[in-house]
Amino acid sequence: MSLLASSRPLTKAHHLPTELLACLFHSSAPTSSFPSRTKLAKSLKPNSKGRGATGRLEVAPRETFTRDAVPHTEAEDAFKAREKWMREGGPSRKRTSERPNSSSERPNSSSDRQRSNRPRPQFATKPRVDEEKLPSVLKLPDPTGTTEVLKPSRRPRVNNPLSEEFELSPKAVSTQQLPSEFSSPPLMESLLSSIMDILGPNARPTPIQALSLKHLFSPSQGDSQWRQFLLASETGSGKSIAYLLPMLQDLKQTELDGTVPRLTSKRLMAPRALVLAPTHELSRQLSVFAKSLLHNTKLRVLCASRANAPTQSRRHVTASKMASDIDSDIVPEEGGEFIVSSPSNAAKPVDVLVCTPSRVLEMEKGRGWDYEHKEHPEDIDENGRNIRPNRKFTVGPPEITLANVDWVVVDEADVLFDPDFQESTRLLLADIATAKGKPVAFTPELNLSSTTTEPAPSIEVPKYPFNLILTTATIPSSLASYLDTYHPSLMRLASPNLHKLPSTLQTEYESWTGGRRNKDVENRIRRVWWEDAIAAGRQATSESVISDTSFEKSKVLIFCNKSTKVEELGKYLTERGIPNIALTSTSDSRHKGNNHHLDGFLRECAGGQESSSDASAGAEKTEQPHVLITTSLLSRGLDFSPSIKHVFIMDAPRNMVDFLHRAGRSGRAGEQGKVVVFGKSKGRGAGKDREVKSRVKALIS
Ligand SMILES: Nc1ncnc2c1ncn2[C@@H]1O[C@H](COP(=O)(O)OP(=O)(O)OP(=O)(O)O)[C@@H](O)[C@H]1O
Repeated sequence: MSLLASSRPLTKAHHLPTELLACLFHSSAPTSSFPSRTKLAKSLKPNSKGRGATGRLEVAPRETFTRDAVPHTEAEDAFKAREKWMREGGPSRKRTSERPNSSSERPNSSSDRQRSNRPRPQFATKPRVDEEKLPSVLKLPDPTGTTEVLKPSRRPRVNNPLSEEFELSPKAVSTQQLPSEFSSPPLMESLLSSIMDILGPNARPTPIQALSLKHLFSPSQGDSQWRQFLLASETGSGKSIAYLLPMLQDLKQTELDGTVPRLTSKRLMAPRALVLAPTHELSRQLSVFAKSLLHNTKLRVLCASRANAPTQSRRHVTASKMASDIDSDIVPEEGGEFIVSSPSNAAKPVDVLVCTPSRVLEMEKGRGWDYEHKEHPEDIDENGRNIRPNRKFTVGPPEITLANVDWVVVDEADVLFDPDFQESTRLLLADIATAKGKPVAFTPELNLSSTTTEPAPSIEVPKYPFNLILTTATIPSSLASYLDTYHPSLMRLASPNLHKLPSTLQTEYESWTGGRRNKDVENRIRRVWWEDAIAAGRQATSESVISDTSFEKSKVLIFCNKSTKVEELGKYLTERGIPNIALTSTSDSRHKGNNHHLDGFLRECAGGQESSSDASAGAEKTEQPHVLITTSLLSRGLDFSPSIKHVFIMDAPRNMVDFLHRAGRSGRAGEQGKVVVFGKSKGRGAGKDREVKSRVKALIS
């Protein structure tokens, strides 16, 4: 079945963009014929037999971040001092950390003894010290489980998807051909100065950014003016800049050349670029970041999130108010509900619209366009009969036209092309093509089961009339199949560390002490703060580490698998005097259309827009909670503040894709970080946790 893009209502989970990740990770088995969505792809090499594949794969060499302008904070000093202290086993004992700290960890088998010439693994970060002899200030306030610093496994069990194509040793890939500075090829002065403001004067492009500078700025060479790229690199490697720079530069250049398409309707917004993200939190952060890049370049960025329920009637929001909000780069509290109230009010041009795919569909087709096709429990009686079969729903007026869209970015492409959600993403892409007068074939149900052999003859590869950029940090085999089949001309740009944890992230395995898991997590938090206190030269006891505000406490991000667990742990920690934010997909605080609920945890953008909260304006500054507990909901794309140096994974991750994204909220952009994976080392269930441990080791670079 193939049909042209139309306003056909979707049949699957298109209606829950804000819950998308929660559904993705907490729902039951996939319903479509895609290959596994959680197994990482084995190869990134284009495999589009018989489909005239022109796509290529290019891998960047390894490089490191340069961040001269990043302010040197006390917390960083404290972190380094703490690490040193732990490495050396505390001031009173040097080098004790190399010793195993329990009999169960000592080499005792004959094979262990044979390996004795090899370098000893560094087992313990908790030093083996005689607690009694230590001055009280250095005593751990509470017992914690055994901590093991994980090292990379010798025989990795995660395939590097790039190894089939490239030898990835640093020597094997030439650094010569890639730009090593943001000024080559020439960036617009205004964009360059923003980059320097944000990253510092000596910042160098990351591998994925160098690839973007090389390929995304060069003019297209084929028949088509439109191109497609995949940007694939590990978490925190700067993909946002890699796609924003070429897109913003092109939008501005088109404007300067006087070739901006005319608005087709005075009433409707007509964005020239769409940035699609899976959650409203990520949309909001991306739009704030894009705006910070545009401080010196006049382009308008708007975030529109469906989760932003208007706090007042939309009729009261006049077009001039909305326009002035757009002009002043302030996203209104109505949460980007930019609906022009009367045809006489001309819509101001918006250059970049950032939101979830289903929100764009709603703005394009009108609010309620898919309403009739949802189940309405209030219409069903106790016998399962629909008591209001003729119920009519009014579809709202369209708010935007897609006719001017020249760029589409699909951020977190593995989520937005996930089997459950790809339909709405593809429908939107097809709608843009239709709006631009170049309709493409749209097949609601995809069957990719035959991708390993010759393609099914019925598959028509869509030729989208706009530039398309897909970004991702993980490529599950489902995405690899989809790309092979539907994007044979996709240029694949990848960093060599793809599917690995950031190299600055230390991975630890913490064994549960017994049955009191919440208590173990509490003790580990206290230990983190106790180490902070020691590093800051303070006396610290179990209780004082919580109440003492004289030193900077690290922030801790905790991931659980279930919302109920998040709430339970949040309640427990509150009772124990540790203020925290427990955030699930259904939390009340989430649906406000802003990121204020994450203030203090999300990275501050230039100008501090992200952290300026209406509530806090003028009010006395209160200390933010230092612990955020959540599910995988917040594991995608969000750029957390560098002061989040600790990520705790409380429940065994369901799969390694999930783990990579959760762990990757720390250790970003070359910053130090630590991910602590909790698990059992003995007793029932220990086998499963050992398996998790060995899988985690395979991801360490
Ligand atoms: N060249 C650079 N040098 C130093 N820092 C950089 C550079 N490029 C980006 N950064 C910083 O790195 C951080 C992470 O960037 P970004 O959020 O774009 O990563 P990402 O690859 O999209 O991560 P994820 O896969 O988790 O979404 C940001 O704070 C950004 O400011």
